[in-house]
Amino acid sequence: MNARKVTINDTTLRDGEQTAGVAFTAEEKLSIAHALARAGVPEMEVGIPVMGAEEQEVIRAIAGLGLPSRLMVWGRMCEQDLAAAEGCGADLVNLSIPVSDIHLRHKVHRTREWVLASIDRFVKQGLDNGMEVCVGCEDASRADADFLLQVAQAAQRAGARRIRFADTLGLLEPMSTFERIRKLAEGSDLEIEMHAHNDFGLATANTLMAVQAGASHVNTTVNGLGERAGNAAIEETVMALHQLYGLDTGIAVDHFPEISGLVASASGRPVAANKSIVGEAVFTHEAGIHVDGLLKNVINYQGVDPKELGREHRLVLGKHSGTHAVMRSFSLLGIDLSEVDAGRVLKRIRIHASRTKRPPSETELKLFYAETSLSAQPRPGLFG
Ligand SMILES: CC(=O)SCCNC(=O)CCNC(=O)[C@H](O)C(C)(C)COP(=O)(O)OP(=O)(O)OC[C@H]1O[C@@H](n2cnc3c(N)ncnc32)[C@H](O)[C@@H]1OP(=O)(O)O
Ligand SMILES: O=C(O)CCC(=O)C(=O)O
Repeated sequence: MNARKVTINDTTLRDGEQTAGVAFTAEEKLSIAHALARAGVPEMEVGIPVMGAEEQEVIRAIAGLGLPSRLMVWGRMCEQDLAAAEGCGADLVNLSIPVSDIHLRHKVHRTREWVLASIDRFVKQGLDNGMEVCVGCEDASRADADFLLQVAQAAQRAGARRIRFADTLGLLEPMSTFERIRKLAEGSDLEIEMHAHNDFGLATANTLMAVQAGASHVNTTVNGLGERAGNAAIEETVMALHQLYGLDTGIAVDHFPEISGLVASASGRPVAANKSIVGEAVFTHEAGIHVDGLLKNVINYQGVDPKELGREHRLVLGKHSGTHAVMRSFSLLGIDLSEVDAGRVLKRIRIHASRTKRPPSETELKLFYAETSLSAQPRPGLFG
């Protein structure tokens, strides 16, 4: 493993819950926080205190669990949100401020000078309140890059520990992410946290490039939940950091299937069968060449080892199967099939798959075998 460490700040309980239509109960929030902490997630963003007393109570309850993970709360960079964050028991507050001219002009009707002055004022105030401060740069990807660097330097001068680069609309691609994060890393000594959205399906890729460029922290959500197309999925990001970059996150990946199921059920957002890492079908193989290769040696077709996740390969029969797969399935049923018989049964399996769109059951396989071997018997001839 590479000695460098990347810290996961999981925002399932904040941005994840911002998914339209999702609202966790207090119990669900507590059990998700517990599950994330058990897996070793070092930081989590747990809510938005300014939403009101109920939200604050849940945040306090999570803080009261005494989990080993550090807790962050989200607020706008203003008096009201900072006041609401006080007394919630969080270790860090993320004070968000729009940094693109588009948001400044068309959303908050303010100037770049207002941004710099607010950072100076509210970062100090947050520190005085006893919390570590992260400056959340909303719409950072559409901000002027030189101005964004000024923002980072102002945050550093004011005493912030970290800056969050939010690709709020998921508009970046990996190369531009690299350039933007590299500029911030070279121009400041702050921790840099990447917050990616998945509107072009690039959230995980952009997060990885941010790490390559110097980001020390990354935001993730379980199953990639989050606004619109969601955020970078924790299971993808962590597995990729470990396996592709050799970077440790301290997270036990075998917890992902359970956490994924928990969040899918609490959010009412089922996980697609082909969802990387946690999807039900991502270690299932049907294609003849793949199954034959796996049977010879898993190294042939195994990119991610399912055992790491407490899962295993599953081989199924279907339209794209080959004879080796058929012979193996029958040998598991205690029947030694010749290659010729396997070829005959395969024809039946293909017809079955197109009709039913599912693998055959054991009973159906035995029936196919009985039918094909019967039809293969030499018919009694005139003299037979
Ligand atoms: C990109 C993101 O994910 S940011 C996180 C977004 N998350 C959420 O919005 C979920 C929780 N939100 C809420 O509960 C509410 O929106 C609240 C409590 C924050 C605010 O509620 P309301 O006061 O009713 O305002 P409303 O949501 O309608 O409008 C947002 C207001 O915040 C202002 N605002 C937005 N960002 C900021 C900011 N960083 N700093 C200061 N003000 C801001 C807007 O300009 C607008 O105020 P205005 O009417 O003075 O123009
Ligand atoms: O400003 C921030 O903290 C980031 C907010 C956010 O979720 C986003 O911009 O996508």
